Amino acid sequence: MTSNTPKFEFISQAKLPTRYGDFTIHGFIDHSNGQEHVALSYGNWDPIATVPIRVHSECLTGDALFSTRCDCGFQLERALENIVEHGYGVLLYLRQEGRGIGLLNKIRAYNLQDQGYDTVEANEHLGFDADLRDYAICKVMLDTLYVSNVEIMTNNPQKIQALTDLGVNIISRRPIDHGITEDNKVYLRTKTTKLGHKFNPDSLK
Ligand SMILES: Nc1nc2c(ncn2[C@@H]2O[C@H](COP(=O)(O)OP(=O)(O)OP(=O)(O)O)[C@@H](O)[C@H]2O)c(=O)[nH]1
Repeated sequence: MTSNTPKFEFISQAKLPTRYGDFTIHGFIDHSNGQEHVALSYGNWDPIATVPIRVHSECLTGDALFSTRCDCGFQLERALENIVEHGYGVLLYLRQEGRGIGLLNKIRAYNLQDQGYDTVEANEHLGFDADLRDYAICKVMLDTLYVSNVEIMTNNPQKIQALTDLGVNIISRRPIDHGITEDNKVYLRTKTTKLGHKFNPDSLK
């Protein structure tokens, strides 16, 4: 990386037909760490329109391996459904697995959770903060896709704050409390009490 190389760079795009609809996949790189991220766009919009977006952090276990320990896979599916139903929208899929600690550390954290730690205590026991994610590339991705105003699908106020601090114009929030299972209720309760996530308490009883 030379001093002239931008930190974040758009690399290429291609059609991506999915079970939910025909998306386009846009590939980006973070030159500071070599990390590769993608955006999926659906439909067309006016640059001043409010575009529904989901900013989703990688969860191999939930997104690809059908885990019910978390709500990630359910949210990913619901976000794609919502976007297609709306007629246009964007999914930013960030490769920051395990809230930024990586896959193997997430498995270590799961091992601790199997022994009774909660999701925050497990991270801390391993020497990490509860949430190490960095959303900086999102602004570049949205600018590249001509998205200036967003309706964000999330339950996480910290994500909203981080994106706002980056200059993303968040017009509204759409809750995405989908995928509550007996296997993930304790995890989601901890996210509510310790990480500030917004869930209807009745849904987590
Ligand atoms: N360290 C750790 N990471 C986890 C655990 N369970 C899920 N994750 C990760 O948590 C992240 C969840 O990301 P998101 O679904 O984008 O966001 P969120 O912070 O839950 O907020 P929402 O937008 O409301 O879904 C993913 O990177 C998962 O891999 C866990 O027990 N420990």
